[in-house]
Amino acid sequence: MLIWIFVLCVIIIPTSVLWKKRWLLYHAWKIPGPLSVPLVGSAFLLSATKDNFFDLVCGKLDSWRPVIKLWVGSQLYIATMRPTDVEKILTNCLNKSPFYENFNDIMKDTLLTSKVSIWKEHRKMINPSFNLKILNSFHDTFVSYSTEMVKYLSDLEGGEQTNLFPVIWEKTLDAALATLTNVNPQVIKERRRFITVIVKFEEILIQRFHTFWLLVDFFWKLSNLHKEHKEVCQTGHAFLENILLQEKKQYDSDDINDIQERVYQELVSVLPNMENSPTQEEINRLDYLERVIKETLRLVPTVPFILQYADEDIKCGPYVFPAGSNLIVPLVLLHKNPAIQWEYMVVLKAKSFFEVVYRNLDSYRPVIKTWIGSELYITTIRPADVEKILVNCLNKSPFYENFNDVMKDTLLTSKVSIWKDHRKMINPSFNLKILSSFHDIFVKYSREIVKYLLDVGGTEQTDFLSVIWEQGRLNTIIAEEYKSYESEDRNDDTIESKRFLRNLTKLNRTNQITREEILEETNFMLMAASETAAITINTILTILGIYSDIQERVYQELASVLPNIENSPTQEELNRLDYLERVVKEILRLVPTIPFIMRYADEDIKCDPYVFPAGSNLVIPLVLLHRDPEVWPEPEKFDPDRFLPDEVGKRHRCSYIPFSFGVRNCIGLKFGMMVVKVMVATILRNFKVTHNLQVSDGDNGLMLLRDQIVIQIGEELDGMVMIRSGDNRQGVCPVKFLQEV
Ligand code: HEM
Repeated sequence: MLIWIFVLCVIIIPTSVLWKKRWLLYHAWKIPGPLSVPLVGSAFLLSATKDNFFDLVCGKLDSWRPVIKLWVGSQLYIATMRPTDVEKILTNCLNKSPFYENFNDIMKDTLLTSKVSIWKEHRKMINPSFNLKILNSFHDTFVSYSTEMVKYLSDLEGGEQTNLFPVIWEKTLDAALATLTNVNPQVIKERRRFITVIVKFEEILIQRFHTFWLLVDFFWKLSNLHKEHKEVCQTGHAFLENILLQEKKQYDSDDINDIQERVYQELVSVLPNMENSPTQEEINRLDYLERVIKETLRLVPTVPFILQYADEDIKCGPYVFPAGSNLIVPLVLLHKNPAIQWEYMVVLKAKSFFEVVYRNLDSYRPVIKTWIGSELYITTIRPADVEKILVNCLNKSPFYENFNDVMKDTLLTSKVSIWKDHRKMINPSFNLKILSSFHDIFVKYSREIVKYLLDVGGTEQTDFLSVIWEQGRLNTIIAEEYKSYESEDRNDDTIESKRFLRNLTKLNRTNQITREEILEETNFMLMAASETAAITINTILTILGIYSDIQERVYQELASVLPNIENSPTQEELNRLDYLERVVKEILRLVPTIPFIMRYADEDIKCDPYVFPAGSNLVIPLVLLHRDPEVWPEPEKFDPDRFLPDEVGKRHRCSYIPFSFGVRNCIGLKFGMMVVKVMVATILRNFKVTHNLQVSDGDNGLMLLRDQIVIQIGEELDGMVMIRSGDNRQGVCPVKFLQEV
């Protein structure tokens, strides 16, 4: 018996595992890499302290350039630093490495972490919130937070030394909240707490990565660190819940208040002189008002039902609506989402009879039959059925005979034979020329309504509907309707409606994305938008503190493009800051804010002379890719002119990818560059940055990398910012550049 157990453990199980992995093993065999032992692979080589983990990993990968394999347990990791491989990987492998599952507790199924099927849908939904028009509208917000930053720094003059990084992060978080959501950042009291949650989350993950046994799920879940991790995630989610709540409140109140104001603004701009009567051409320019009217008619169709009669069988999908049936098209249901239906009913105080009818029809959507005595009524709200009915059944339902006493054989009620004749006779009275001639009459009666209302001002309450009815019989009234926007799906193209969170909230109302998914996406988006930008800005200021000559050139450019220090930079001025742009790019080359990207090979990827086999994790170490000596002569040298247009043209497009590459690249690329440029330009226009770090400090001056997920400049940096004001004031504000909060 014991012998069999021995055989099972030592021969059969390992052999079957090896057999399953034979494809990986076969191709991995040909790829160079360090010593690997059964069960743990090369993981023992990565055991390090918290402070040198990152250096150690980079050092290992660097020493096996350009391609290296590493077994960590049974997982195969292949890292490549060849731009052609990088292009193949980022183009063909859209799935993320299982490594990203480590983020699941705090951001499951987000753009960053999700499987390709979910990612595709979410990216399609989120992309419109990052189009150029929307991004351009963020400029002023970025400028205003940069100005706040300048004020904050100025106030430090002569005071205590303050660490700059958390302050920058707070400002980038505020900018992200103000642009990606419609929530006023000032309303969110625990913003600072969210930042500490992110930092704690990252610290815990790093601690897990370099504590070997915690990589095994079983031990991890038993550990105190896991308990702490769960608490941190809960705090993060509570913050997000609050944002979603605020966004919802804002959404609801925007719906009610803003529309009338927008109508008014349009009226004021198209009809600036209140005394003049509008011309027809002016009325035609009232696009927004036109949309409001259409939307009102969608929500409150003045005629709520159309009833036709089937003279012959009508085939509609799986059903036949038989000859002899009455076909009902309930516009009120056709136009609306079931969730808002009853809200609307309450607002319009519908008679209880109608309410019952609507409720019944609605509960059987989209098609329902009802027998009333011997009459068959079929109701449908499927647009395709509606088209068939309205095209083919021109006769009205016998129901219209109820109107015979007051309007027999009218256009509304008559049989098709009579209707055809009448319609032919009446049509000419509604041609465009005739209608145009009505304009002045409509204006006259509208003015009478205004006059009437002015006259009743301050006197008794008056029934508004009867005034309108009397003057012009225009029975579209919107007064109360917008209260029902609460759960409504508007097709609105304002910036507010396209903002990331508003857009997702709208999609949630039509069940295209769940609330949980929105929460996770928002969580990651705010993290990505604020932390990466804050780190990039802090890194730029730190590096420019080392290279004071380059900082001076940046300043000269700023002083020439933005000569008046008091003025906020316009977008056009920022676009002219070419040298600053090159400096930012060179810093993102040397210290990419995200140091690694990992993908999963769903299929074999041929990268001569190797095959990266299906099932392997493909690692792109940006920090090393960007320092490949064959592409970047003197790679550690800080030289912004590497990004002169001629130089860029000489390199492979995947030799520099701080924002990743291909369809699954960084969605916030332009947003990130904008916010970073605005903040750095505003700070450096006002201050000179200096500190105690020299190029000779640390490994290679700039290779000061700590074991953080998001790369950091190491060393505790004491420094100062010196005020550059128009009158040459030389105030000194002591700061630190420590990337800790
Ligand atoms: C400013 C510096 C920034 C840098 C250097 C940066 C870099 C990156 C990189 C390298 C990735 C790919 C990560 C991976 O595949 O593992 C990424 C993804 C992403 N970034 Fe950024 N990012 C920055 C700013 C932003 C901003 C401001 C936002 C949002 C406003 C943002 C949102 C995202 C999102 C949502 C993804 C996932 C995209 C997807 O998979 O579809 N990033 N970023």
